Parts: sequence; structure tokens; C-alpha cells
Amino acid sequence: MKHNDGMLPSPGKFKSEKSSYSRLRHHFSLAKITFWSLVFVFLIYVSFFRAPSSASQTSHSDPSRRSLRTSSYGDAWEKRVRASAKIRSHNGISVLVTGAAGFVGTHVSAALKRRGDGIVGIDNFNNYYDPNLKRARQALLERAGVYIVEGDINDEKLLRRLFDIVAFTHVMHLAAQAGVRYAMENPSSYVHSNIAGLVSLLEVCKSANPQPAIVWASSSSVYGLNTKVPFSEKDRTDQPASLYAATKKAGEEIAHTYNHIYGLSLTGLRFFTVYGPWGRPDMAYFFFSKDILKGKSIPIFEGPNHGTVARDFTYIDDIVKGCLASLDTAEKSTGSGGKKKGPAQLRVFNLGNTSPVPVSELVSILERLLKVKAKKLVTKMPRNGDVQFTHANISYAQKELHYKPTTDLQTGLKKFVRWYLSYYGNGKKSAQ
Ligand SMILES: O=C(O)[C@H]1O[C@H](OP(=O)(O)OP(=O)(O)OC[C@H]2O[C@@H](n3ccc(=O)[nH]c3=O)[C@H](O)[C@@H]2O)[C@H](O)[C@@H](O)[C@@H]1O
Repeated sequence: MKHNDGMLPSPGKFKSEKSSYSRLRHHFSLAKITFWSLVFVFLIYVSFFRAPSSASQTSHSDPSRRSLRTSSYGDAWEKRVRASAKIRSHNGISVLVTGAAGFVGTHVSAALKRRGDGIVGIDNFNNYYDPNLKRARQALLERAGVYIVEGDINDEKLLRRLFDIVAFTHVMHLAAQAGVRYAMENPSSYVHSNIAGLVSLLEVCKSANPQPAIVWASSSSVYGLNTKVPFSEKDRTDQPASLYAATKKAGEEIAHTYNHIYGLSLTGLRFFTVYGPWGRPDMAYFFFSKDILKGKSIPIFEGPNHGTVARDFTYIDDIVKGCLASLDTAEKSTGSGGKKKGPAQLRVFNLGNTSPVPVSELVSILERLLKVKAKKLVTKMPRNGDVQFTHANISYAQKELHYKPTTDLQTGLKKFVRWYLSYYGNGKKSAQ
């Protein structure tokens, strides 16, 4: 600005010398044009280079950006959605599976498809862990005839569009930011997926006509610092030990609200450390296997006074049975047009294995199966959200869902290791 001010002409001078006046005027306009061009270029720079850098951090969380992409989905896309949602069995259901390229999502989608239900998946394919594994799961489902729409559950416009195309009878909501310890690194991703994403989904479900029944993934971590074992659904869950657990607990309260106000039928499933083939590389059994094969040391947590850390590890096939039984026993939502017509079903179930195994035992089993001795590094359990012990009381699920886990850790890990070695090779091509 100063530079330009300095060029401001004195009017008196220009009256006496006309030609130099017009020359000066010409110079002045050139300077003005140059100045405003620079301002313009600067503004473009700011909007194109600065703003997107902050947007790119939240790009996964900006539904409007995705909606732009969504609007480009055309007839061919719609046809794929319809084909995938086609029910092929008598009494089949049509299910929107969120997080379909995830570990549990893939297994549940495949199982539903096998029995003739119509399935449409949705997944944002984020890079919390190796997206190649998610793509491989997608390819697996694709071969089975399940289409996964690439999109975020925060994108209400996309969700509404899916409901316009398919009258889903059920939603199996498995999309989430998982992992207990990562919550200290990236807390907002938990709020984004587990709270905002859930609300976005429920908003769409509540105004869908007919409203679907919803089954969704809560977590055993909601028991937090609860010391009464085995954990029963009636026990207190108001002492979460991690933000992850807090967002899942918040999800249970949000479910209550949508059930209460809009008559949505909602079933929350508290999964207990689910493991198996096609599992999540961020989980201990998975990266322990990878590191044992690589000869890297593995940190085995122990509690205060050398206390045992144990988990009620639950095999994926048992979890899938629990999910399907929850869908099959879910009553219809009672609302329509965003209004409640009567009381609707609201349930929460533990889906565990009822037999906790110490982490040290998990490692011993892996050593035997992988035929490699682990380099164990016994470490004090860090204060980053872990709890020392989980143990499910499953009597409620047994009664209502006929849920009965049948796979012990040794048998389940054998299947996992077989898959791991066939997928990644004998440690040569290992997980990322
Ligand atoms: O059941 C649940 O609710 C939760 O189960 C798992 O959480 P977590 O049980 O902590 O599973 P892992 O991260 O695989 O840990 C398994 C066990 O290994 C221990 N561990 C973990 C990491 C490590 O480096 N060393 C170690 O000993 C943990 O303390 C824990 O006892 C999942 O990661 C969560 O998404 C899920 O919600």
C-alpha cells in the first residue's frame, strides 16, 4: 500500500504538462492494475494453497466435499446399488452395512449375502491401517456380489440418496474409529466417526420411510474401570478409561435418545476383542504375529504388581452369528416421517467368549503356531486407555439371541495364522 501511495500524483503539476500528465496517468493505471493483479494473485494463493491445507486435514470429515463427488454418481452407480441390494431368499432382509470394508463388516456382509439377503456396503477406506487390506476385503465382497459405496457416514446427502434407492429394512452399523490407544494420538477422529457419524446415520434413519431397525457396534471397553466380573450389561459403564470407550458409551446414550424420540429400533453389541482371518493390523494378536515372524521384540503388558493382563478374545465367526441373530430378532422401528408412533425396542448385548486368556498365553499360542520363538519384552501397561481385564457375561445374549460362542483361542488363532501366512506369505511379504 505504501508503495502505491507514494505514486499518487499531485494534481497541480498535471495541469501545466498535459502530455506528461497522460503519460503519468497511463503509468498510474498500469501501477494500479499491477497492484490489484498482485492482490488478486495473493488471494488466489491464500485460497488455493493455505485453506486446503487445513481442509485436507479434515477432508475425510468434510461431507460437503464428498457430496460433490456423490452428485456425480449416475445411473450406472444406482444400478450397482440396486443389484447389490437385491434379496435372493424368501424372507430375506435388505441391509445397509456401514464399515463394510472393515474386519467385522466384511465377515458380516459375506455371511448375509451367503444366506440370500440384499446388502449394500459403505466405507470411507481411511488409512488408519493399511488401506490395501480394506481393498482386498472389498474385492472379496465384490466377487460375492456385494457392492461397497465409497463414502463417509457423515455425508447425510449420500446416505439419504442410498435410502431413496433402497428401502433398507435394517442397518448394520459397524463403521467406527477403532483402537483404544490411538485415541490419545488422534482424539478428533473418534468424535468424527463414533459420535458425529452415528448421529448423521441416525438422523437419516429416523426420517427414512420405512425406518430401518439398527444394530450397531459398541464395545467391551465401556466397562472401563468396572471391577465386577464377569461384566454384565447391568454393570456400571460410567468410568471409561479411554476416549474410544467414552465415544462408544456416548453412542449408547445417543441410541437411547433416538429410540426415545423417534421410535428407532436399536441394538448395541458390546464386542470383546474380536480376532480372526482378515483382522485388524492394529490389534495385538495381528502385529505380534508380524513382529514374531520378523524377529522383532513384542511388548507384553503387565498390570501393577506384575498382575496379569487378560482379554476375553472372541473369534470372528462367533461374533458374526451374534450379529445375524441380532438382526433377525430386531423388531421393527415404530416411527415414520421422523415421528414416533409407539415404543420401540432398545437392547444392549455383550458378545464375548466368557473365557479370558492372559496376553502371555496368547503369545505362547502364536509361538507354537508360527513355530518361531518370540522376543518378549514385558512392559508395564501404559496409562493410555488400556484396562487390565475383560470378561463377558453372555447370559442375556444366550437367552435372547441363542448366542453361544464355540471357538477357543487356540482354534481361532490357528485359523488366523493360516490366513496370515497365505495372505502375507511366510514373513517375506509382511503386513504394513
Ligand atoms: O473389546 C473391545 O472393546 C476392544 O477390543 C480391542 O481392544 P483391546 O482389547 O485393547 O485389543 P488389543 O489392542 O488387540 O490388545 C489385546 C491385549 O494385548 C495387550 N497389548 C496390546 C498391545 C501391546 O503392545 N502389548 C500388549 O500386551 C493389551 O493390553 C490387551 O490386553 C479393539 O482394538 C477395540 O477396537 C475393541 O473395541
